[in-house]
Amino acid sequence: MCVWWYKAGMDVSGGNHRHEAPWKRMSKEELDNQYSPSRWVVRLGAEEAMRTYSQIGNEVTKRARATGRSLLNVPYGDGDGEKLDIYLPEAVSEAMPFLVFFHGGYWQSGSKDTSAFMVNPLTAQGVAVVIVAYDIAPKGTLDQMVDQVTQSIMFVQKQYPGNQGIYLCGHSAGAHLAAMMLLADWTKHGVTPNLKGFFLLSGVYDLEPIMHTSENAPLLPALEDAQRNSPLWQLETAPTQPADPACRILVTVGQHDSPEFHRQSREFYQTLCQGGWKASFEELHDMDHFEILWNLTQEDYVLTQSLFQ
Ligand SMILES: N[C@@H](CC(=O)c1ccccc1NC=O)C(=O)O
Repeated sequence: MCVWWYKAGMDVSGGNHRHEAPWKRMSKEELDNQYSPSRWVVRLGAEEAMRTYSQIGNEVTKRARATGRSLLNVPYGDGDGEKLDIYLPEAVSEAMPFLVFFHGGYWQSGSKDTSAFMVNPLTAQGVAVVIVAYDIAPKGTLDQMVDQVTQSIMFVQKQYPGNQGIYLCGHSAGAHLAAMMLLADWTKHGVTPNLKGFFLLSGVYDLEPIMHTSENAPLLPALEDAQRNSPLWQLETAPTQPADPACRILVTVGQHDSPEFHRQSREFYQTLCQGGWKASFEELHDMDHFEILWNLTQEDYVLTQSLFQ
């Protein structure tokens, strides 16, 4: 199975503009605004957008569980919250590709039980989809969440050693957690997952500005915590190499996402290219932060079609 990357990487000659750090000139109110994705939704009010997000998440998860074969609440670790759901395609084989999804919610909300967005369209294409639960704050710290995500991927590799590739997908805060896996030292864990691709949807890759927003500050008590958990900062300071040179990374952002979300995605994409990763960047036309996921519930959406071909 090959993955079709429908757009070649954009020009990276502009380099990285991180030193300008536009967020440093923003007031607290402006930062709060930039990092509140629901305020940038164009077709719904902020509250209605969040209600719709829960409602669609609930419906699609119920539908996914009622439609095909699934293994629910499979433990990938000893902790209560360390569970994942596996949704299988009709033709189960040793060599299925796996898409492992990490939900968003600013590391403080969201659940695997309302996040089976892309399950039905992908299982219909022969892809097994895994939706991972992790301990959101205040129960979990960012370091713990990153560790849990690492464990969940190792679990999939150990359970399905003949897999045809593990593709990580994350939305928003979940894209951050997926991107942190670019920094993982798998040799330390004794299992190297067969990572073939990353689909990063409207993510946050530099956590430093988040420290200065009211909603998210408690997550990051110190600059050190923000930097340790910032894939953008880490890759700029100590570039890593892909274990598999064929591993591809798709960085996407919605056209209606805030300027800070656009900046984060673009800078992350540029840093990946400079580090030798095979990355692509896509601004999704007329999409807001949440519609990206809603569209992935549709088989005929161009992004759904293009992930696995
Ligand atoms: N309070 C946030 C909620 C939010 O950011 C969010 C909600 C659901 C899924 C992803 C989200 N953002 C990043 O993880 C907002 O204003 O949009």
